[in-house]
Amino acid sequence: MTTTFEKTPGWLDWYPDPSTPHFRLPDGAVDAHCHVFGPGAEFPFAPERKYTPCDASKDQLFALRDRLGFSRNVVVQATCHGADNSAMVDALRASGGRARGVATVRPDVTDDELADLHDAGVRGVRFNFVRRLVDVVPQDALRAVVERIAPLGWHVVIYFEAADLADLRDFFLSIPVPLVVDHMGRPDVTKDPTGPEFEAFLDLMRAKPDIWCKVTCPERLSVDGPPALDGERHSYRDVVPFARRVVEEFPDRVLWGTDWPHPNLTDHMPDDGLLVDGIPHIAPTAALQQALLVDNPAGLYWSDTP
Ligand SMILES: O=C(O)/C=C(\CC(=O)C(=O)O)C(=O)O
Repeated sequence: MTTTFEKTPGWLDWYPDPSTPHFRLPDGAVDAHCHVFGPGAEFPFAPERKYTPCDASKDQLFALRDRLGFSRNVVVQATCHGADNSAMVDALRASGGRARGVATVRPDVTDDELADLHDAGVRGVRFNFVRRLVDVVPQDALRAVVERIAPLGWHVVIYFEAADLADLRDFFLSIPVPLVVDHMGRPDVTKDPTGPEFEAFLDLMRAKPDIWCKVTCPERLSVDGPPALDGERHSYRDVVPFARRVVEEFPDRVLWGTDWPHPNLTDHMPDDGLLVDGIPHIAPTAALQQALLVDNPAGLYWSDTP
């Protein structure tokens, strides 16, 4: 059966012809946050989804990887596929070991299903707390998932907004496996990067030595740009001080990714090549870049391979 889906009104498709970055990525660089969507006719979107994206296939993701100069990807399950990880797993299996994944699983996932996910390259699960993306999942159910994945050596990726951190902090600190925070906990970048709100996020990282942070998604967080378009190689300047604080205090616990195909942007779609050109503004030295782009993601996702 061929299934077709109608995109959410106003949906912005990914940027079709990204520039070749001027910044040369170090050998072995990992795009540690990206997604695949469908294609919907092959991997239908989940009935409980809150948005319907354009298709963004594994082949298109791998073409972007090569265009930008990355070696590997971490493919993160997006909410539009719910807990059906087939599109993501298909991408991992097709990658020849060059992609690892983060899945969404329910507490009733079987041991065989977990073993299959691990075999495909999954190394973590994602808990999404962003209200526009998911219905609330009870913390007991999330704890039950953690018990199931802990023996596999997996971690938990958490996605939340800064305003919700105070309520979620104790729960996060009680999770007995490593955590990876998406998009710096989505700070309000109109506030002071040295002020109490972002300090609360840094305090979370200080409180648990195995919390990692993706210094990603400036295009989602920025208020006054300028956007990564039209040759702009120093884009989203209002986000840079936040990312730099994290990179400088926790150089061994940061990851970077494109967030391709950039779901749910409403203002503009960035040129991914220009996003890569933003990296030296948040990680200015070769040593910081090597940690951010190569050593940190390799340790978290490929520690079992030479
Ligand atoms: O790409 C992201 O990380 C961010 C998303 C989408 C998302 O997380 C999901 O659908 O699972 C967002 O803020 O809409």
